[in-house]
Amino acid sequence: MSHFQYQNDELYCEDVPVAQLVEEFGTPLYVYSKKTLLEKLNDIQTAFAEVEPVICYSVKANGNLSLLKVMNDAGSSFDVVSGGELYRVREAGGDTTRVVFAGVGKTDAEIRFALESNILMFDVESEAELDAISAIAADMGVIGPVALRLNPDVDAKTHSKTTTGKKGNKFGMDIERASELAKKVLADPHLALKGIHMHLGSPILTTDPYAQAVKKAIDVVAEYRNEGHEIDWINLGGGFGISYKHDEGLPASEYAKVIVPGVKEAKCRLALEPGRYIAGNSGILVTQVVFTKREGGKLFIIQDGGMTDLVRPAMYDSFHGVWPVKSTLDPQGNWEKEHDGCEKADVVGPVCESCDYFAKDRSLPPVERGDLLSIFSAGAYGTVMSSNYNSRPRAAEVLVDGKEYNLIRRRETWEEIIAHEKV
Ligand SMILES: Cc1ncc(COP(=O)(O)O)c(C=O)c1O
Ligand SMILES: N[C@@H](CCCC[NH3+])C(=O)O
Repeated sequence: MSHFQYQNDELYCEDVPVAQLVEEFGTPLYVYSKKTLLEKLNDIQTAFAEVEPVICYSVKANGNLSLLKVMNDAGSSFDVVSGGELYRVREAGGDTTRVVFAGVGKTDAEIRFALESNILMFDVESEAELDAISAIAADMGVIGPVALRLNPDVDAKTHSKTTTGKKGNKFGMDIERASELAKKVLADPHLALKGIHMHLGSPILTTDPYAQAVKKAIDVVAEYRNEGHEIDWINLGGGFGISYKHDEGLPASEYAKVIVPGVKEAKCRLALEPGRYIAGNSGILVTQVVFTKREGGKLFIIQDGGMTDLVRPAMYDSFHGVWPVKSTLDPQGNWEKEHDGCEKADVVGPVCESCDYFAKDRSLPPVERGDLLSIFSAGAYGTVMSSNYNSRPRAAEVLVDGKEYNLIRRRETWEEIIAHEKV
């Protein structure tokens, strides 16, 4: 059950009316449900329980310190892609010894920081990176724990801008090259090969890509073990899809069905890096209608949220449900459906770009200046990808827990936007 529900003609997050949060904190406002975050994490933990997985919540999806603390307290580990994200995990009180670190361009400073933080392993994406980790580990007198990130050449049928596991993507390395590097690791006293890593893309709405990847992983693990490696980790990355339109997202148990048997066959430990699955439907973006206008035969709903707050529609043509916070009509999570009394409109923002929109030709009830809108499924890749373009302050964020709520990031100010600049 969603924890964003209409009751008495208005939207609630758990037990708190969203409009009440806006009265206190203004718009644009990100609102997160703690219950949803915990339930989604628990879904994955339960679905994969048989192989006792290490769930590394992907910080890039939403790295707010309070969310990281919620995840850490619930037993989650973390997947990071920069020194900054590792720093966040540490500042949130997270256990850095359970961190996996991916990314094609780790700098020496980031590698050193990760080794000092005693992370679980690096997901190594090139030979040059392997050499850098070895040299820095040698200098520090430690052993660098590494997993080789493979490009399994599996088509996960994601948006072209979010595919990662197909030949020709910048991520990871071909399986053949990784085999050569595995030999190199074996001969290097400053490195220890812990496992293999793959991340196929995001979001993935079928299980088949995982089934294909696991099959390849089993063979690679067998090959490395034959050569004398004591590897015991298969990390299958993130990518589990969610429902943006209605109920297209699969439950974690479906992914588990194709992954768990392979992990057991390989006699490995499983790491996963879910981001969107946990955070995506745990958050909404609340905005306020500034004006409406009719031009060129179209109705435009202009509201105060923009691509600077949520760039996904501009960047990937992503679909997000949009609905008034106060409404006698409850679409029950079916954001595409056309209802009586609705009219097609474009929901756009104030940013000076034509791609600054949240919905196009969307059937919506009548709204007017001052009304609040909820942009659904905005908890992942929302605030983390926000910017100050057009000198727009970043939105505030609130975390709801039952009847309680806390401001977990205050709204930026104009002064803060220019604070690092000099005349
Ligand atoms: C290496 C890696 N792990 C995990 C993730 C998280 O993906 P998702 O949020 O789709 O679970 C990503 C992003 O796509 C990634 O690049
Ligand atoms: N940021 C993307 C997905 C890419 C995730 C990182 N590899 C999104 O909003 O859907």
